[in-house]
Amino acid sequence: MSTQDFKKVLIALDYNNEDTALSFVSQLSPDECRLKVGKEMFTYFGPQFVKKLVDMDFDVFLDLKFHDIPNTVAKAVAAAAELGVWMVNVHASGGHEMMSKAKEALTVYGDKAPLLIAVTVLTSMDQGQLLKLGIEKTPQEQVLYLAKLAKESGLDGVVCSAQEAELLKRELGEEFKLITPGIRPAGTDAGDQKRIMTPQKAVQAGSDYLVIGRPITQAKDPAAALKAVNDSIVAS
Ligand SMILES: O=c1ccn([C@@H]2O[C@H](COP(=O)(O)O)[C@@H](O)[C@H]2O)c(=O)[nH]1
Repeated sequence: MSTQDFKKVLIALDYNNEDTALSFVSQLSPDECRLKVGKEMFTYFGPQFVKKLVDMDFDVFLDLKFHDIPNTVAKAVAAAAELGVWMVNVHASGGHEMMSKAKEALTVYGDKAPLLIAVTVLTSMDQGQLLKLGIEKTPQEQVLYLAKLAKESGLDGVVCSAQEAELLKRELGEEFKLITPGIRPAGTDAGDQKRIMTPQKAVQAGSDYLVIGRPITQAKDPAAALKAVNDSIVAS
């Protein structure tokens, strides 16, 4: 069993209390998972919180989903690189120029540059919600469209649901990374997620990294919930 199998799990640290988050993190090893900091914790606790996790040797995915004019996004991803994060993301719908300028801004960091990933269609969205935005494609078609744009713009991969993983691996190749939230172990609550899949099926479909929040962080025993997910992945 390789530690890389375990490091497929990115735990979404969505807490409103830093001590609660750090107490959970203190039960984890950087060999068994990576950590994701999103808008809630970053807005409460800022770059200092991210730095604490980086200094504890965790690979940190800074999930701030930048979406702005190219110059602003390029500077924001460079600021993320300064924090020493492992991965950072932008919205693919920001367009080719925004994504390619962001990638270019990271070249000065050489092999220390974080992976740059584009969000395609949020996993909380289904066909009905896309229609309300005036998008007539299916979620699969829209994800593929935006993922091709992200690849053409030089990005390292995309955030999509595991339901699109097989298609994207076939169309865009093995090297293009697929980061999949909307992961739900059997019997857990989907909550606001619409395009979901179990950890084991997601890995079989081609997901490189599984983003998991509430099924682990809200479990009675979060460390045991992570272990169960890791065991199910290794068994797949
Ligand atoms: O399309 C997306 C992009 C990001 N997310 C983030 O992932 C986690 C999922 O948490 P759960 O509790 O497992 O639902 C959360 O931080 C989202 O902001 C996403 O769900 N979908």
